[in-house]
Amino acid sequence: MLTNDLVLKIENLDFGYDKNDLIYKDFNLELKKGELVAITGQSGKGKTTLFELICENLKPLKGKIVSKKVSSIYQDPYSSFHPSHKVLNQILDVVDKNYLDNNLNRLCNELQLNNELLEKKPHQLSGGQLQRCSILRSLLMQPELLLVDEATSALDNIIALEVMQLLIKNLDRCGIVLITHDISLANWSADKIIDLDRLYERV
Ligand SMILES: Nc1ncnc2c1ncn2[C@@H]1O[C@H](COP(=O)(O)OP(=O)(O)OP(=O)(O)O)[C@@H](O)[C@H]1O
Repeated sequence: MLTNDLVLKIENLDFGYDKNDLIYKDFNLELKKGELVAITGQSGKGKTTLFELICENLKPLKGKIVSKKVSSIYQDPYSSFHPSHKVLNQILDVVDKNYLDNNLNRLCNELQLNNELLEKKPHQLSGGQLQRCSILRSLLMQPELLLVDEATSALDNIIALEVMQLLIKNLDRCGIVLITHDISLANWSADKIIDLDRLYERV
C-alpha cells in the first residue's frame, strides 16, 4: 500500500534479463503526485525495462515495486491502438463515461484534435495525430502515475512543447515518469533526473 501522495515506490530493485548481468542493482525511487522524474541515458541502458517493471510485465529479481493506477504513452502510437477499430471506440472502452463527457472537448482543444479524427482508424491518422489521441486516452483514464516514453519526439517542436505543458498541467492529479534523450527537456520539466549512464540523482 502507498500512503498519502506517493504514487510510485521502488525499493532495493535488482533486475537483469540475465541474473549475472544486472541493469538495476539496489535501485530506489519514490515519486509523489505533482512530481516529474526524467529518466535519461544512452540506448540500451534500461529505460524501457524500468517501465516494463513498473507495469508488471517483468518481475524484479529482488526488491519491490508498488504503484498507483498507471497509464502509459509510448513512442510509437501505432503500437498502442488496435489497427482495425476506430480510435474513439478504443478510448470509450477504457474511460469512465461521465469523466469523458465532461472532459473530452476541453482535452481535444488543448491537444488540437478535432472530433472527426477520433472517428477514424489508426492508420488513417498521421503519427503526430495518433500520438495526441494516445495522450488524450491516457489523460482521460485519470491515472495517478503516467509513464511517458519519448512521446513527444514524433510531434513537431511547437506541438511537442504544448503537449509537455499539458502533461505538466495535469501534474496536480498524478506523478509522471518521463523517458527522454532530450537533456534540455529533462532540465526544463523535471523535479528529479535519473541519468542511467551514471545512476545518480539530482534534486
Ligand atoms: N526481452 C529482452 N531479453 C533480453 N534482453 C533484453 C530484452 N529487452 C531488452 N534487453 C536488453 O536490456 C538492455 C536494456 O534495454 P532497454 O530497452 O530497457 O534500453 P533503453 O534504455 O530503453 O534503450 P533505447 O533508448 O534504445 O530504447 C539492453 O541491453 C537490451 O538489449
